[in-house]
Amino acid sequence: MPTSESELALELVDVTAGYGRLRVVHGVDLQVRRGECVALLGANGVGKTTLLRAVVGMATLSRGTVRLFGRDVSRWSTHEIARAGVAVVPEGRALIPELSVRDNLLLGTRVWNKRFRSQAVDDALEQIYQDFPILSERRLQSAGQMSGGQQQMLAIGRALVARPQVLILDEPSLGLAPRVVSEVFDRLHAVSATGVSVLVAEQNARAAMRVAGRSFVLTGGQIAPGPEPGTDLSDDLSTIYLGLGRDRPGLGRRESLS
Ligand SMILES: Nc1ncnc2c1ncn2[C@@H]1O[C@H](COP(=O)(O)OP(=O)(O)OP(=O)(O)O)[C@@H](O)[C@H]1O
Repeated sequence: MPTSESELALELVDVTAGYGRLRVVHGVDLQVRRGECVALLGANGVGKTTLLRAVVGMATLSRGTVRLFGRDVSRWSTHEIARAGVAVVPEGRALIPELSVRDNLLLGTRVWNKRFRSQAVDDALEQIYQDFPILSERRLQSAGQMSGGQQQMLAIGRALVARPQVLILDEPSLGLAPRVVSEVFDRLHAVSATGVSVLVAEQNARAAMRVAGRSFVLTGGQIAPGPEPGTDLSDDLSTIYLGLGRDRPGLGRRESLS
């Protein structure tokens, strides 16, 4: 059934994007509905990050349109897009390790107008502490002292504190043990259940497809519909095509969030 415009949170139409004259992704069509979790799959270096950057005005958009709730935001600045309700959890998290958990969370509130500060900020922080008990427990601890999984939760919390309508994440599983990856994706599932639209770029297709309602695959800079939820991703073709076959536990295989 065709999706009506009012159901779409984010829509990319024929997007070609890259850096200066370099075009990395070509003619991409992609939609994320309200409250939907969509996975953007693809192997290392195919352009997932570039496509996400194009959405938030951080890559050169040489053709096509990006719409947010029906509005054309293709020429908007990154700051304007953030103010319009899009939050990003970048690859590598971009936390400030010397700052406390609370101060890292406060950075997420900076998209708000000054007049919304104080009480609204306190309420938003309280909400994050309720949703992420580990951040509440460690609110005064410096971010750099936490495990990788806890840091990923902090990066997600910092994005959510601004109460976005669209949450974009780049490789949230990177460097995490499989059990911690599951906890991170369970959290994303809970976020989308509150009505936030989630677009998550992942090489770990198996983890992403556990919670995504729909997926797209980038190969050679072009996009195609990804596997249906529930698809068996264990065969050789999907292993090669989606960059599977590596759980990439990276640092701290035994780490946990608590
Ligand atoms: N700032 C940049 N300037 C020029 N080229 C870039 C820049 N960032 C990335 N690229 C190039 O764009 C291509 C796609 O990179 P991109 O980071 O978007 O891929 P990816 O799918 O996100 O991969 P990864 O999973 O490794 O992050 C690569 O060839 C990369 O070298």
